Amino acid sequence: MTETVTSPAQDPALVRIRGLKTRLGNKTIFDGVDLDIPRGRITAVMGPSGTGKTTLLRHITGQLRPDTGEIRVDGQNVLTLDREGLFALRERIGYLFQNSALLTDFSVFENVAFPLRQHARLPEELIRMIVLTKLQAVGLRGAAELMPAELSGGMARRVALARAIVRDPMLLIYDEPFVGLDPIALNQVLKLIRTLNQTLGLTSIVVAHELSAVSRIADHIYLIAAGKIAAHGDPETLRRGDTDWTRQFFGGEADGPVPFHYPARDYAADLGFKQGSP
Ligand SMILES: Nc1ncnc2c1ncn2[C@@H]1O[C@H](COP(=O)(O)OP(=O)(O)OP(=O)(O)O)[C@@H](O)[C@H]1O
Repeated sequence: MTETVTSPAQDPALVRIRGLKTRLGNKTIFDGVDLDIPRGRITAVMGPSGTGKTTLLRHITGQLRPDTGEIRVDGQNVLTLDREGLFALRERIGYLFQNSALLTDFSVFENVAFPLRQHARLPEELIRMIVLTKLQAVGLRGAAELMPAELSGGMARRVALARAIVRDPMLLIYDEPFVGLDPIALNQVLKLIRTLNQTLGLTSIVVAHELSAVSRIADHIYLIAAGKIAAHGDPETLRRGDTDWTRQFFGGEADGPVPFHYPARDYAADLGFKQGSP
């Protein structure tokens, strides 16, 4: 089979996944998933709990190998990269997790400076300038000397965001960025995700459950369910979707293809009734 080589700059997709198949333990997580993450856009990945959203992120960053399939990030084949190649790729990706994962003994300034100090020997003046610029971008330059314990949940999330962009990544991955935020903090984080994506020319992947929040920022949504892409499109298209999956997931209905009951033995047998007894 001849491989089509596309120069990264020509490819409108920063992340291109084809024929992804993954089994973990005895469970099929992906059963032939094709997915594109367009450059410069915000793409949301949604789906029922345990459907493989975090697993997908781990595939993209090369932390977990699928059984088969192709994963390209900025033209590079993630599955054939060596250790150095993977390291270099991950250097160009920023992450924001729901728990913010700030270092509790470091000030806000030092938390944001941390990735800079870890990876390069930069003059202190330059570090100060970069960190203050990023803190300004998230509205927290004035909080530079505070400790994480002094921050609200929303502020902590914004500090983590400043840290995620401190090395000017090409791709920003948000894993459940809205969990536990009050409405004001949620609006601030949503606005920031949108603004940063535009002003920094980023590409963003957002894994989240909150459809109303996601709809306000995502250009494109992938709904993953039962190992496949159950639906994808812009938020409005998915909202109007008329498949069982879109109806249940976006309508939040209790009944549908996502079963209420975890797979179990026959109920009567479990209760000790003989077959055919009343
Ligand atoms: N190393 C592993 N070995 C076996 N099973 C695993 C492993 N890692 C994850 N799983 C299983 O794979 C499935 C997908 O997990 P994943 O965390 O990707 O789901 P998710 O869609 O992110 O879920 P949630 O929305 O609840 O965070 C789950 O059933 C999980 O238990």
